[in-house]
Amino acid sequence: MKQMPHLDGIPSTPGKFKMDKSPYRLRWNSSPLAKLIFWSCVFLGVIFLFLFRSSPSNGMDSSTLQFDSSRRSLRTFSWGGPAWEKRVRSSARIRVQNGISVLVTGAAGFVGTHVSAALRRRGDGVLGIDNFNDYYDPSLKRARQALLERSGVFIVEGDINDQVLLKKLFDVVPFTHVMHLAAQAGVRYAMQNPSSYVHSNIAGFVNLLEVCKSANPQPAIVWASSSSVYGLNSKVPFSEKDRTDQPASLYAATKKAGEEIAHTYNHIYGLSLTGLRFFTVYGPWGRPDMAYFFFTRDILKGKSIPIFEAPNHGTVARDFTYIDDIVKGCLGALDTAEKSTGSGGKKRRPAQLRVFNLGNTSPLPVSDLVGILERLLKVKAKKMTMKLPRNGDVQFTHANISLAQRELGYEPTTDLQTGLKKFVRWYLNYYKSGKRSAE
Ligand SMILES: O=C(O)[C@H]1O[C@H](OP(=O)(O)OP(=O)(O)OC[C@H]2O[C@@H](n3ccc(=O)[nH]c3=O)[C@H](O)[C@@H]2O)[C@H](O)[C@@H](O)[C@H]1O
Repeated sequence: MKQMPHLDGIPSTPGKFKMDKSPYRLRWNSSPLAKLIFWSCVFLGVIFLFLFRSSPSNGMDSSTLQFDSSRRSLRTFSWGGPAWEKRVRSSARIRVQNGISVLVTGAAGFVGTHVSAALRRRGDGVLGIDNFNDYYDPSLKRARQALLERSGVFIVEGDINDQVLLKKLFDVVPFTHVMHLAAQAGVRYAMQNPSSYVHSNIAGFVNLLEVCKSANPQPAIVWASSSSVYGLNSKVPFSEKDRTDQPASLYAATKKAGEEIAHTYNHIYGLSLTGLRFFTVYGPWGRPDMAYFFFTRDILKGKSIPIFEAPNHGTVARDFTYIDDIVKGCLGALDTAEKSTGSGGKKRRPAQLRVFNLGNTSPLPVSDLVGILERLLKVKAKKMTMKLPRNGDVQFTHANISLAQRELGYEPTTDLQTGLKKFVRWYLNYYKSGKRSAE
């Protein structure tokens, strides 16, 4: 066999590289110019690599790169190709008469998973999209994804800021509805990472609406707003007619901005838009950043839990709402959503624009939440009373749900004791093997 001597000198692993034997060593040491050229090449190479990897997708590419400001990391998503399109079509296929075909954003999230599963159970077509970011333990999102996959729901990995991907999804499937649940959640985290709220809740929402307005047919959109838009209001219960111009957190401000943005897209392009103001949603497969979840974890670990108290020993209370009730509200909103009225990016006539409170109408103090958890877990909590932080928390929330009752047939039926019992049962089962740990 012909020898290839020029290859022999190339080390097979870096560990075998012997600098002393390098024929370049002498010249390297002796010439500062060579040094300069070498490092310039390395530098240019790094720049070239970065630009090459960041070049925008041309619409035909099967992968896109996103800069996720919330995570400060580069994330690569792969999509496209005949097999991928087949999965997308199959997941979004309607299986019943008069069914709907729904794109669910944030499908690996808490509410997204439950809504996707419920739609699928009814025989509706469901396709999910989620960027699987690491705001909280991504393995929980992966477990939710696995759950949905078992029932035939495919979650596309991608970001709602990726216009090329969203357009592609609408090219492949003529979605009748979008259930928009992808968001940066959490009221306190907004002080740590404000740009992630702008990125997901404002830029991402606008990007989605841009794609929806140009889609043919335009879908009807139902999306998650928040009880936090009531901000510092003191009149209870909160009604949709009340002012929402004094948000207490950037999270609340971005959700309020979303409501105004919805108005604009409805007004200009005839998109049918329904905003749902969720009130502290809890339940199985929930979010580990929420109090009921990490209180459970910390009580079991014997760690102390901070319980917030308003000035003058004032009670802090929430209108805790169980996930199954929220899901019913979401389906009610989808089922009563009228069609969008635009086409070719133009409004033909006025379209539906709605906003509803989805709460439980029976607020309870956080101390009651802790008491119920103690009884269910059979462990006494180490409580630490702390002043209500001034970084976004409000003292109480309380929903007036009469509008949702009338228009959506929304009727919450789960009290906090019953709902937490179901959550604790799930939690103990999910983390029981010791293989998983709640971070
Ligand atoms: O309805 C909403 O729109 C929002 O609901 C949720 O926010 P919140 O109602 O603030 O829920 P959550 O953090 O579970 O705190 C619950 C209670 O525990 C108190 N709380 C909290 C933390 C703590 O360490 N101690 C404490 O007493 C705290 O003061 C509060 O009274 C969602 O996270 C948010 O994304 C958004 O959807």
